[in-house]
Amino acid sequence: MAGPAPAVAASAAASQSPPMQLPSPFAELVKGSSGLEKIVLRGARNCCAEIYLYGGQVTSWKNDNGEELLFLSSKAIFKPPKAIRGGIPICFPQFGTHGNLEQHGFARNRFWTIDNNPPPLPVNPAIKAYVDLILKPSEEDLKIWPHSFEFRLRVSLGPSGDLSLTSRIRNTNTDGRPFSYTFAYHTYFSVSDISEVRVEGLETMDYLDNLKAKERFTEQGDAIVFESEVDKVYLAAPSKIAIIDHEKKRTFVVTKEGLPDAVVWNPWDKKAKAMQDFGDAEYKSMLCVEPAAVERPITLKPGEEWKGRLVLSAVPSSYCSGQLDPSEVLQG
Ligand SMILES: O=P(O)(O)OC[C@H]1O[C@@H](O)[C@H](O)[C@@H](O)[C@@H]1O
Repeated sequence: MAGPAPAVAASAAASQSPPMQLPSPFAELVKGSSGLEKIVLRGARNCCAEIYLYGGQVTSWKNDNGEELLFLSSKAIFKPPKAIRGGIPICFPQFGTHGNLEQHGFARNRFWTIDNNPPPLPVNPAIKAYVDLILKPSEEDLKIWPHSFEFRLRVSLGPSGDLSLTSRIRNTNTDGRPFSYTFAYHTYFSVSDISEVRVEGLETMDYLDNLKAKERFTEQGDAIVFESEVDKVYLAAPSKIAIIDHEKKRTFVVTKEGLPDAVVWNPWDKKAKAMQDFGDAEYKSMLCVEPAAVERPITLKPGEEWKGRLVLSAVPSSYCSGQLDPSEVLQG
């Protein structure tokens, strides 16, 4: 385990606002790209993760060997109001174009703050590196989405390097009104070569195809492979999904709770070229698999709280075609 980092970061102390305390000695607040503040979590061995206060967005997750496991575009723009291209943007209170708000909602381009006194969460005592963030709507936000909420996000690194994100969203409306939202952890995985990647766990699932006016289809055949642009919302997807990177001999296991759906997205070459903050060839080295609640919005009455959790682990896979036992990866 890395040595304790200072609880109060110099960058915060230097500013006019009160210094932000970090309760975990394995978390440190530092300046990141374009001077935006980020929290660095240091786990066992060389595992670490980085989270920007801008967007409450994880932008890096590294394993024991210091290898980056998430994709972050070399052209990512760290300048509000642009959302950071890569890592794990949080889509709230709207996923995609499923509503009248801007694409993927506004949580990904707001400044979150450190939450020093979150309501208790059942915790694994072995988890030492974590941070709690909070987002509340500003006056401006209330004009575009007239609901009062508290969105608490805990990001933690487990003893074996697993990355977990727990979101708690509470309706704090005082006028008695419920609200509804859609949500996604828009997770960008780093892969060696998209044409060598398979996704297991989504076979035979129904999906909405964003490339075909959100029409509903049923996935056929074997594991999912990639040969062209993909933008699908798998409905009622299983709680574990495996992303098998043949070339890297690495399998990501995505575990989700409270999030029925899973979006799979790769822009492929034409869309890649059209995105200002994405390299032309970067579609080859990324894949988004996004635990989500899209088809059925979540509704909260005042005082009610929803919880949605994502746990990512990266395990070595000695995969070669046909020899992987999906039950081992998905249930193990
Ligand atoms: O460019 P953005 O707003 O970050 O969105 C990227 C993609 O995000 C995916 O989740 C959507 O399904 C796609 O339709 C969208 O293109």
